[in-house]
Amino acid sequence: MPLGAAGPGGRGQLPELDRAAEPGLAGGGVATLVVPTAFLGSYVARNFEDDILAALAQAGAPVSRLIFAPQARAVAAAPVTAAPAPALPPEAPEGESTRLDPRLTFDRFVVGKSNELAHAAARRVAEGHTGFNPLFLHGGVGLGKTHLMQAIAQEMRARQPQARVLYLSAEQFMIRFVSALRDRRMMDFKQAFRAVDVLMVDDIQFIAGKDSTQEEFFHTFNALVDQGKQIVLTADRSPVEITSLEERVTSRLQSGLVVQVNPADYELRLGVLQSKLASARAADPSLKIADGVLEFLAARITSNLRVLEGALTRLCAQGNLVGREITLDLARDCLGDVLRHSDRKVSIEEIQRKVAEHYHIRLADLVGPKRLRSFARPRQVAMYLAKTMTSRSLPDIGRRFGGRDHTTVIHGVRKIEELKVSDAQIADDLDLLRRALEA
Ligand SMILES: Nc1ncnc2c1ncn2[C@@H]1O[C@H](COP(=O)(O)OP(=O)(O)OP(=O)(O)O)[C@@H](O)[C@H]1O
Repeated sequence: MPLGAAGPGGRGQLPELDRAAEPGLAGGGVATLVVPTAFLGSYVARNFEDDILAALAQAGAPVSRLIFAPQARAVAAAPVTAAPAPALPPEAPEGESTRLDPRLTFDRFVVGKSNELAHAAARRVAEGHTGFNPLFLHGGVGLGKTHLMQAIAQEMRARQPQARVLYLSAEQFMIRFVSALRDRRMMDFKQAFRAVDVLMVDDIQFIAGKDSTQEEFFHTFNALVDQGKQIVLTADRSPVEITSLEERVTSRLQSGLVVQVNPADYELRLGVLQSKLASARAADPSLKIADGVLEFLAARITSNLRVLEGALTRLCAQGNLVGREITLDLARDCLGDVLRHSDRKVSIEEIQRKVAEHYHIRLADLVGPKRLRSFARPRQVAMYLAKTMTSRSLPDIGRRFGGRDHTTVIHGVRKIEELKVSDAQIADDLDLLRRALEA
């Protein structure tokens, strides 16, 4: 059913509806959808009711209300007079391709050290290079694996419009498989999956411990690879780290190219923000953001590009609402919760230790009273990092630097802000220190 809606991951995916939930028109504008479990029913109702109603309306079925009935109950409760459920045609797997997010393309993917290998491999596969089969991308949450996978799919579809490129999550694979089993349509299922030219399965770790799904995936995988069809997989861990996978499955997953997407460094985070801001500005040219805000976000939100992107979206919405420039203060107010959450990473003590090490001075001199330039400048650098990488207040920072007053901290921070544009050495030092602290 080609419905477009945000799925559980917010990426335009739908749960399987083909056989798992067939609409039966019961008259009076009410349709009963038979679902395998009450849980699935309420999930579909919560997330996709509007889309289903819209699709039914489009198909000429005047339905104003949906009832989600778990299978056993639906059979028992079905009114004798109810019209029989019209059999939906089994969904061709290619139907899933309509669910690609048009924003997740190579054009919009910012390349940095942490993802350049994964990006290069993805490009090669998208260009038709057959040496990496399967291509297995793995890495932490929100680092761009799905983006890369969907970019491959979109590029392949643009290059070879006739190719059947199927993108789905491992969960969707399982739901389809279970539905096919239940409805005794395994032949359809097998045929449909074996007819694709490219199979892309996101979050494959999901099938770990699900023995029958794993078994079926293994057969699908082998059949496709034997026919020379491309497979692309993503997971939050490498194949060997996914426990509860059968040995033969693990080994097949590793038989192509396994590439890690690493946590984004500061430059990449900043690059992603700049790219997202450019898109936001294209939609709203009046958007004004003060210097230093993107740098602040990139320095402070380090774990996950999705969270970083969400923070910028929130800020832009806020800026738009209040109709004024987005300043650092506004960012701090508006993103307090996100910033506090990502704060745990770097402490002032760590900053002091790293800065002392970097400038080869003793920690006692860094925080002590001596005003010698060789101590004062590193001290200001450390204060600047404390200000931009933690959410500590100025008085708090002052206290941790030998009980100094907050005005001394302000002076130090301003000094470094000036120097980082005029003094390349300071800019390099800051860069190195930031990386070391985030590592
Ligand atoms: N290099 C990048 N350039 C531009 N945007 C990126 C990049 N990496 C990630 N993003 C954006 O960050 C968000 C999260 O990325 P994505 O969903 O691909 O992460 P993921 O690694 O698949 O995460 P998960 O493990 O949770 O599925 C998306 O909006 C994506 O567009």
